[in-house]
Amino acid sequence: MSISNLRLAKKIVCIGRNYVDHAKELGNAVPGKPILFMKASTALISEGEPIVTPPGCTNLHQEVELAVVIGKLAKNIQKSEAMKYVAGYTVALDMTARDFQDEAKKAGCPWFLAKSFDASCPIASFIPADQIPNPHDVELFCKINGVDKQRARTDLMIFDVPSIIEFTTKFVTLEPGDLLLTGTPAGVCKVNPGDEIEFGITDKISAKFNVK
Ligand SMILES: CC(=O)CC(=O)C(=O)O
Ligand SMILES: [Mg+2]
Repeated sequence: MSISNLRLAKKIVCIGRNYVDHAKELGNAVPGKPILFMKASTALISEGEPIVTPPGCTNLHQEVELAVVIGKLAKNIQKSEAMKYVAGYTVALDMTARDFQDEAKKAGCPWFLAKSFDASCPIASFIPADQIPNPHDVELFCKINGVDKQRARTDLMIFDVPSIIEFTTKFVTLEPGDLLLTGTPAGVCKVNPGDEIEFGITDKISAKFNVK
């Protein structure tokens, strides 16, 4: 498979609450170990396709995240070896039906519908690993209708990329092309039909999507 064709990802593994300010803005505890969930590959969309509000959702949020693209089969990988399994990066939105998530949290149920609905993972294009020598030294941004909503450096992550790979691959084999979304910084907010969301990694990459 071609690693640079991000639409061929089999799995999208996501980390939740990986930035202290984001955990706090939603009133969540700061986690002691990575919180993992998944999106289906049918969540992926590329520029030109709309973000579609799922039926019944009244509080759709954007979450800009650095995404790691896995380059080779990874199982039980130690932190010290982890970066050898990274083919590159992109930037993604973890679109979240926050009302569905709040309901699921109250009921102690999984976040599946809140996180994995169709078009819930808009992605930009592939950046080879050598163009981002240190993934913890870039700035993520997200603007809605031209107004800055999220802007943060990735050194604020609680769990860095090698720690995430080590933790994840204890439980789940990562395959070439799989995407690891590394969590969102503060600034998530409600988006509405007709909004334009522009997001990216400052001076590296950006993408624009419209909400339907
Ligand atoms: C509260 C969340 O939705 C967790 C999440 O996805 C994150 O990026 O943090
Ligand atoms: Mg997220």
